[in-house]
Amino acid sequence: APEANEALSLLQHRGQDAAGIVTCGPGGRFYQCKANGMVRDVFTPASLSRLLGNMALGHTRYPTAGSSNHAEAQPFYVGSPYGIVFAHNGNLTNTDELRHFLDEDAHRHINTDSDSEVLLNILANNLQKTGKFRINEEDIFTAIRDLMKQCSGGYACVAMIAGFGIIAFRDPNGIRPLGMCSRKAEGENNSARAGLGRDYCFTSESVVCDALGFEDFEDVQPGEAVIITKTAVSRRVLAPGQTFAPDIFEHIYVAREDSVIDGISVYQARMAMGDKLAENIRKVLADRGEKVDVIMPVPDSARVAALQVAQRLNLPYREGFVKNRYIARTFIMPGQALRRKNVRRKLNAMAIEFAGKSVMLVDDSIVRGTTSREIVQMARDKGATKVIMASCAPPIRHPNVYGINMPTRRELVAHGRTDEEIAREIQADLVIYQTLPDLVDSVHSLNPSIKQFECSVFDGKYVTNVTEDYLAHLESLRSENAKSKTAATIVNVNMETANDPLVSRRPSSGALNGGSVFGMEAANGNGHAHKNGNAFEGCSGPLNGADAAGADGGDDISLYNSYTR
Ligand SMILES: O=P(O)(O)OC[C@H]1O[C@H](OP(=O)(O)OP(=O)(O)O)[C@H](O)[C@@H]1O
Ligand SMILES: NC(=O)CC[C@H](N)C(=O)O
Ligand SMILES: [Mg+2]
Repeated sequence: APEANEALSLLQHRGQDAAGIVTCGPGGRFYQCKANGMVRDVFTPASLSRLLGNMALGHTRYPTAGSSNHAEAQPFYVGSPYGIVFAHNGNLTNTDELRHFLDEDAHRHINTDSDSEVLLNILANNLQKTGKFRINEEDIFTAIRDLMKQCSGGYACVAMIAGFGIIAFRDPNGIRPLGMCSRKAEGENNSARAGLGRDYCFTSESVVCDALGFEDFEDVQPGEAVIITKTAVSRRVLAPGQTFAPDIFEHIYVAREDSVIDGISVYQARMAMGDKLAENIRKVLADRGEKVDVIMPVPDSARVAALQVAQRLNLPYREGFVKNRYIARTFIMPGQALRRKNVRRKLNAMAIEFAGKSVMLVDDSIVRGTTSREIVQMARDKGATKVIMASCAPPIRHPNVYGINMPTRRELVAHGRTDEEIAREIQADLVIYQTLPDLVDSVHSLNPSIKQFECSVFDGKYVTNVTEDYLAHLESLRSENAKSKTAATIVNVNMETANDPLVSRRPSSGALNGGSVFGMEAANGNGHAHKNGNAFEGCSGPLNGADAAGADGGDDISLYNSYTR
């Protein structure tokens, strides 16, 4: 659990709304701690000491379906069959259909609006169909192969089966990232054990591998499932021949720049985006006879590219906005009012860098325009004579349906607007965008074996079958969700009063939303000592029903899994 906690803190940027860890301890029993809030708020030394066992799963959530309700915090758990814990990064596009199937045919109760709970129940139902007292790897591969036929959308998932092991799989198009790594196990008398002698970790981003002393990082392939038990690592591509189309937005904004995703360094991708954008800026400025005095990044995510723009254009690079290091990402915060307020709390402009200057602000992307609108105004307030906005991403005109919360078209500042209209909307003198071919080239050139990227937010071409009807339905659902948030909170309070053992009782710390990491380590000695103490608010004890068939009492597999964006 302490390492899972550390891994989640490294993936905090992928989800700020809720965090959770479930461990698997002696007797195949699960221990859970999950709640709304940042990783540092949800877990304490006391709560971590109650999470027993050498196998763990973790998640940081940024909601893309349902609401910020704490009942939707991950990982999720089902008692039957075998006891399964599950975490998911991504978003399904046929949730309604699956929900009906689970209700009418599989007779499974889904208790939240989360698509991840639906996905877990599809997996559980497929495993149930084996009818076996004990399952094996073949059964799991069959269940996941079926799941890949049933489920559409983006999903990178990790699951833990009580007493059995850890499973990881990635959707057939590999839309969301997922990698695995391992290290030599350090457990006592390790060589005498029948285990693998290595610890295993699955994670959304390679930064976890680096920071936690793992090695041999490799991506889980699109449509591939990996199963790790005490004695074996089994891998199989279950949905071959589909288009591999990783989401390009990981490289633009979501991932940390020190991560490598699908063989592409996010840092290098952002540098390449800066180089390409600089060339476009040069042309536009020359055509218009405009002059810029200084290039400024919009912290944090645009820094790498902005520095490159400045170097290419031979212009001074200045950090005119100082970022409050205690305020996290604003884009993934829930609610427009909170996002707007936090841009001002997060970024402060220094007059010395703005007064009397024609300033070019470089951001990685302009989505709702919340950030741009505020900072353009801040720059003007500090005396800038001209404010030009440049974006490393092209105009975002279509919703993201695979796990990034770019919801309804009308919320997107570029939807239905020309560049001139966008500039007017954010009150900039001019907006200069990266072109889509340049963006794709920046990333593609770093791994030419990837022939396609998921770019639907720019061109409206979805790699899975997404219909206009679905998008319209999504928009109505998302606006209904926004309206019903207050009601959901009331339901929540009642659930807490009812003392539901599966739902954390810690009140929301009132902030942000989601992402994920997962991992596992094998055969590395004993679990952490169980410290007695007072019940910890926000962490439920052992989950009910964990001693199901399939649990063999083994405790020498340890896995942690944290998740994000
Ligand atoms: O147009 P908008 O809707 O404002 O969204 C785009 C902005 O949001 C993100 O920043 P964020 O503050 O989330 O994170 P960062 O500190 O990593 O840049 C992104 O980097 C842009 O600055
Ligand atoms: N950020 C994510 O990966 C979200 C996972 C899932 N769709 C949820 O809303 O909880
Ligand atoms: Mg930003």
